Amino acid sequence: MAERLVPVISLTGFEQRKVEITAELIEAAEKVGFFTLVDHGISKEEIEAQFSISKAFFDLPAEKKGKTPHDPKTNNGWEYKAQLRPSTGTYDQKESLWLQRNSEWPSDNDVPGFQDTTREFMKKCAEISDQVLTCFARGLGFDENYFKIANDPSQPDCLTQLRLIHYPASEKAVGTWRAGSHTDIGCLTLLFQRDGEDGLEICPGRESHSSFASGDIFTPLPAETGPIVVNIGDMLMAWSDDRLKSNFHRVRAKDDGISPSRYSIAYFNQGRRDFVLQGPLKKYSAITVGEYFAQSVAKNFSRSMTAAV
Ligand SMILES: O=C(O)CCC(=O)C(=O)O
Ligand SMILES: [Fe+2]
Repeated sequence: MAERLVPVISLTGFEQRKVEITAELIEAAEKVGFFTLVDHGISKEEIEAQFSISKAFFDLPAEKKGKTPHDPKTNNGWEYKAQLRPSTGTYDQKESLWLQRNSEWPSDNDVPGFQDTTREFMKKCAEISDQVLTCFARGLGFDENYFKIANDPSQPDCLTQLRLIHYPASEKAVGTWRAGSHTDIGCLTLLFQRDGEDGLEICPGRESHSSFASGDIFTPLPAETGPIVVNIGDMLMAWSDDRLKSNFHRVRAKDDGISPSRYSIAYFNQGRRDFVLQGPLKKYSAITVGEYFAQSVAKNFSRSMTAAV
């Protein structure tokens, strides 16, 4: 079961417990690639408030959501069932809003409190990410601030994004995917879910940051408000010489009966465009974050639609 597979790691007393937390995080990242953070400093009420803001946005009519349309060049803005997954050859059954610190945001007139609440939420996500990234840097033998600097969201070339996601309720979802199987391209993803809105499934076991073969055993990870599900992305897998695992995951609705709507929120640490990444063992050539991204996107979308992921 996923609860046994995915370690639960507490960040309580972080400064005093850094050595112990580093050991737990590295073990989880090497063995599973997914872990759940508790005592992380964002209260359940703050998480619920951010979900309320997200729901208020998705409840708006399309004309209002479309005031910040998705721009394929920047990958920011609102998209509706527009994400084609190479692994399934179909469009994910969801809508989402991608935000970057300096991208166009929905107006507070349309969603009261959107900007302040969401900016504060992103700030807290960055603080938690910094703690985890500090531990990974230590564990891999880099200076402890290395990944923190490489992912600093206050820098203008930082590609980090927050994504608010809504999977509409569905019935007998046979043959469709809420989110088709994929790995995340960036460094580190923090995922927030809500009680009772299950559907996330994970598939540990990948050997290299560029392999598509993933095995086919997916384990459901029940949704809970509070704990943060964290996974490693391909870029950090490459950056750690494949030590920290970026693994496949997907979101499914039920084949039979009704699946209630699901809301999730993902904070993607995606590095600074001009930062050069290379692992301590130099297993792969040095490459900038921007180039890594461009290559990953091109590789994913050049795959055959029938690829067996
Ligand atoms: O909604 C979820 O739980 C997963 C979302 C996800 O994996 C992604 O957007 O990369
Ligand atoms: Fe993902």
